[in-house]
Amino acid sequence: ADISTTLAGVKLPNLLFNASGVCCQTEADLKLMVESESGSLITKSATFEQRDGNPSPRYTPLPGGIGSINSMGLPNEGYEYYLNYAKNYDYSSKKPLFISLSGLSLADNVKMCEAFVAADLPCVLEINYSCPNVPGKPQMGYDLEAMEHSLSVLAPIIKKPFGIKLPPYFDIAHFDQAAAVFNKFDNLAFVTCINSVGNGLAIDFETEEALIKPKDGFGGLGGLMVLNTALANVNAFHRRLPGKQVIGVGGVVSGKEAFLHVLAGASAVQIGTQLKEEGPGAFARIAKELSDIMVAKGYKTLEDFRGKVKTL
Ligand SMILES: CC(C)(C)CCc1c(C(=O)O)[nH]c(=O)[nH]c1=O
Repeated sequence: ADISTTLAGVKLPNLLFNASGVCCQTEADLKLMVESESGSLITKSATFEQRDGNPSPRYTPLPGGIGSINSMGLPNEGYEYYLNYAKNYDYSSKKPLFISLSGLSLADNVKMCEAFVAADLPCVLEINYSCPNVPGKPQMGYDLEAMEHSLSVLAPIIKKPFGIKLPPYFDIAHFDQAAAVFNKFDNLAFVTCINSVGNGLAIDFETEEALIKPKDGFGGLGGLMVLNTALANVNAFHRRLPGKQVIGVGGVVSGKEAFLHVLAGASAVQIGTQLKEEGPGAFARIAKELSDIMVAKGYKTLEDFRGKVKTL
């Protein structure tokens, strides 16, 4: 079956790629993504300066394949590294390149966006709004006024279609309020739902210790356990953002969850925890599983069922 898709006007040979943060910090990581069966790739969220990130252990899978917890602390090579990578990328490769930016301030996001716009490259920007706001305030994704202000500055600078990475929302009023903001920006072409479910806590029963070191063990939750929250966020924004697209991420461990994300409304699907645990071979496996599911159900393309979840 045909699992290709178009995102922000760019053709992806298949709908699967990595979630920003996984298998994408260094050129060696990105080379594995280019060589994999993914349809695209996205870089680790970049800050203006290089960052080491938090002390380890800062990521761990959770027992029983239910998911993962991480508090990486935005380790990345600094935005110029990814700008250079984007300048040298082979855009004839048919595998489009996405760039994630996560400035620690609006000023940093402005400088990074201006640099990418000046370079005039075919790559697509995804601004990470799970990035921190001023200390003491909630993350940008949960501060609608700050997010609207940020978008009102960045959207005109970027000019081309771009996307934003969003934390999960859990209240219908928040879906409504967030969508009202996003619908104000014509070149905001897609939203990527969801980032990890914030500030979970994993504790080892035997040792009675937190599993990760940073933040007293508090970290973002990913993997199968967040699938249903991810599907809700994908569908809520699919319903509320006419003319825009949604990238689905959260809980994709097989073709089945990828199918459900598309049914919920996703135009593309990112994989995080499963990619971290299985490696880039996950893309070929999940692509085949999804294609087989589509054949079994009589669907030829993703458009045949995208967003067509049935309500009772
Ligand atoms: C959580 C932040 C460090 C503010 C942003 C980077 C990030 C991280 C990270 O680098 O810790 N982990 C996630 O699961 N999602 C993210 O967006």
